[in-house]
Amino acid sequence: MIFVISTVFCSIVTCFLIVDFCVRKFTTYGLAKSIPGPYMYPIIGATNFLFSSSENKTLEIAMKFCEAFPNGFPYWTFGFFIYHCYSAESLEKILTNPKHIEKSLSYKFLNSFLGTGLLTSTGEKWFNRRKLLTPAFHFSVLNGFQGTFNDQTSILISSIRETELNRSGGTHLQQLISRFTLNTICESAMGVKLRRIDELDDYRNQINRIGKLHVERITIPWMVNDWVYNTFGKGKIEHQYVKEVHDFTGSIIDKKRKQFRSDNRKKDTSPTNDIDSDLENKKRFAMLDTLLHAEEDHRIDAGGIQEEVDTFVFEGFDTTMTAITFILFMLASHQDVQQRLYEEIHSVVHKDDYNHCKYLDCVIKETIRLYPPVPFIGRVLGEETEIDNVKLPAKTFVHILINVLHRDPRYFNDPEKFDPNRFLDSEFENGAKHPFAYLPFSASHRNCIGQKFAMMELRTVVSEIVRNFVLKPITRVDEIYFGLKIPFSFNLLLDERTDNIIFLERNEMRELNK
Ligand code: HEM
Repeated sequence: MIFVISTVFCSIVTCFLIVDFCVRKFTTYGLAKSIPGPYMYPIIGATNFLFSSSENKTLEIAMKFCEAFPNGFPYWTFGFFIYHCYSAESLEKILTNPKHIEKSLSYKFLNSFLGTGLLTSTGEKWFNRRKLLTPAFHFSVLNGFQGTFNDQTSILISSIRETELNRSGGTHLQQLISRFTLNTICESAMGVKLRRIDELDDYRNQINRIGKLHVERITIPWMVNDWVYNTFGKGKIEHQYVKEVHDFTGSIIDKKRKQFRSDNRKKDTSPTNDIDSDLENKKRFAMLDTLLHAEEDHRIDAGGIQEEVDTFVFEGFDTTMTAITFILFMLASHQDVQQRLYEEIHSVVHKDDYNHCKYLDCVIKETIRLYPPVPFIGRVLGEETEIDNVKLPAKTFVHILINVLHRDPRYFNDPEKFDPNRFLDSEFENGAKHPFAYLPFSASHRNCIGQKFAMMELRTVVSEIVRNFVLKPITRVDEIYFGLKIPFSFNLLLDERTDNIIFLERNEMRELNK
């Protein structure tokens, strides 16, 4: 009996040692172990995240590692090696190198929804799409969107007036703001005219459901595999949601294509049948118009158009929603900043002039420093690269923690303080002590193509809300809850402004000037 037990025991130990040897020799486990970071066991790796009791604990643990390892730390589990980095020097190295433009594994989960559009593609496909889509964000096209921002903001202001003013216990506004941002991006991207704030609620709910499934999937390592996800996970449910979302955008694209072709047939006699002449003829040129022009020249096909429209909506909806809600929360929590902003807006005579308000820009930039709507991005290293004195081989996944970078005392004085003035006083335009220490829209080759669009939208809606309402705090800053699966939530109180400034429309101004 003793012989049998000791043989079984010895076999188990031998098996374990062989597996351990193989893991160390043939996987990145050895590399992960050699870099300062969390303790990693063979096979399962760093258990801290895997067995953390709740999802907010997971974030807490990550933050503790960031404090303990000031430049970056490795994470290894079941053969996956990810290096987390947040020093401006390393990020400059990664982001400016055209060899590191491929996105990391976590973006793969988006493929069922976005295909390989601008956000998720790489190599030549990405390069060609970026070239094709850049004109859709030309300043003359962006100026055309100002009308959409104004119209959708007016609808939002009316809705706030109808349901949100002086609510006992306050309001969190998130639902209204997300309706506003979705309508705005859909009108701009697809050219659909939306007159009611709740018009796209079904579409919005499906996108939110897909987003929740992605977050869930990211936190479970064995769900990375598509077969496992589709067989044992929620893959089938996700496919159903994605199908409904694609049917919706697909039907709009088809309608617009028919309209575009019939308009083109009518114009065929004209020699200037191109984007520039279309821009002159149309007051509002949707991003989809750029894509339909490219389809005519065979530079993109129907599948590609669908990918890019879905990408714009996905990137342009949640990011701006997060930014707006946090800006309003910061203004409610900092009455002095709100008052100074109101005074600046007072000095403006027309809504389009919001784009020249310096302090407004500082408030927006400071909010997305503290609460970046895209808190992390990921890359695959295209070649061996030395980062934080560690040689990382090609194909290493790198996660760039923008939220940690933005609160680093090496780059920002008093980083936890909400201080819009830092952008007025700083040596660099980005308010930091290093050009790569402030990256809300990322930087270099794969920076955000919609950055200017987003800033114009944010300026318009924030100014209009501050012009119409007084924002008062209810939730305290230290009470905001961050979770991976549960969205942030906070309340503020909205009061009608009694000293509201009335803007004149351009034609009214012309009448007065006569
Ligand atoms: C406050 C709002 C926004 C923030 C903070 C933001 C942030 C970012 C960041 C950090 C990236 C880099 C992602 C990565 O490297 O994986 C990015 C990429 C991108 N963004 Fe934005 N974004 C915003 C709004 C928008 C809007 C409104 C649009 C569309 C109209 C848009 C379209 C895109 C696209 C298509 C990419 C991929 C670009 C490429 O890889 O070439 N974004 N954005």
